[in-house]
Amino acid sequence: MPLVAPAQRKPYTVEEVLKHNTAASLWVIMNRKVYDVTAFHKKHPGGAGVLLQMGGKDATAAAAAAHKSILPANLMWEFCIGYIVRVKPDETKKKEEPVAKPEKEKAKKKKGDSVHGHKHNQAQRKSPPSFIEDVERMLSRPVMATSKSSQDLPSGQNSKSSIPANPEPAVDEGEKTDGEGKLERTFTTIMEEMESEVVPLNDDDPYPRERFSTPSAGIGLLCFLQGNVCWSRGEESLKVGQVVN
Ligand code: HEM
Repeated sequence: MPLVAPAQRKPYTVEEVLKHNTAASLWVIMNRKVYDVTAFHKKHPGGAGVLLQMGGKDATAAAAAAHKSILPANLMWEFCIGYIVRVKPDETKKKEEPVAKPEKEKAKKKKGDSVHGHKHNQAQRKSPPSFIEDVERMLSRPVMATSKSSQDLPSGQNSKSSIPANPEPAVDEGEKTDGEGKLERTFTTIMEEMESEVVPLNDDDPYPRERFSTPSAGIGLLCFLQGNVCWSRGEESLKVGQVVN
């Protein structure tokens, strides 16, 4: 059983996490998610010490370098209690976003306001797959109604050009659906949307934005590999930067 159900995961700032750096309350950050390893650290196969050492800090690179099997990654979600935000959304913002805007768009659609005259399937909007909700929480903005994905573009066209730097919860331009009427959203399309969201955790973030700049390689996965930041696409892995301390 997970300690905290995905829907109950909370936003934390780096400063808040930093306070949990003892055996009595031990949290670590990995890939912008917050893990409570208080109960686990004494049972950690890699030793309690490594987790205590990383207490309250970003252990993304250390964990990626240490873990050679997929077992840790499969266990980690059990300890995930939240995700990193730079600034905690205040109460007013919480009420208005991210629900308010898409609701307005939905209302428009009901009146037949769609830009391309596509009829939108309301049922899809009401029950997005839970992993999309996870991504939305992580990004603190809706991703359900962003601009077209590369799958909608003619081949050869760079998908990045269709993604604004700070995409607004946009007017839906008629997503593709599969035969069963479900949204065709794949890991790839979500990675595309997240690509523009790779930002430093805070002002003295050790991994400045330019080090993450995506080569024209297109879709891939940003990962840490032996001290290097790599842009991985299937078999290929391109070094795009270095982890600095
Ligand atoms: C919730 C967080 C974590 C979980 C669930 C976890 C889980 C595990 C597991 C299951 C192993 C055994 C791996 C295997 O048998 O293949 C392991 C090994 C290890 N872990 Fe973690 N780990 C976590 C966080 C970390 C972090 C943050 C670090 C680094 C600071 C770390 C460093 C290590 C090391 C050094 C080993 C030993 C690797 C070896 O002997 O080859 N772990 N961890």
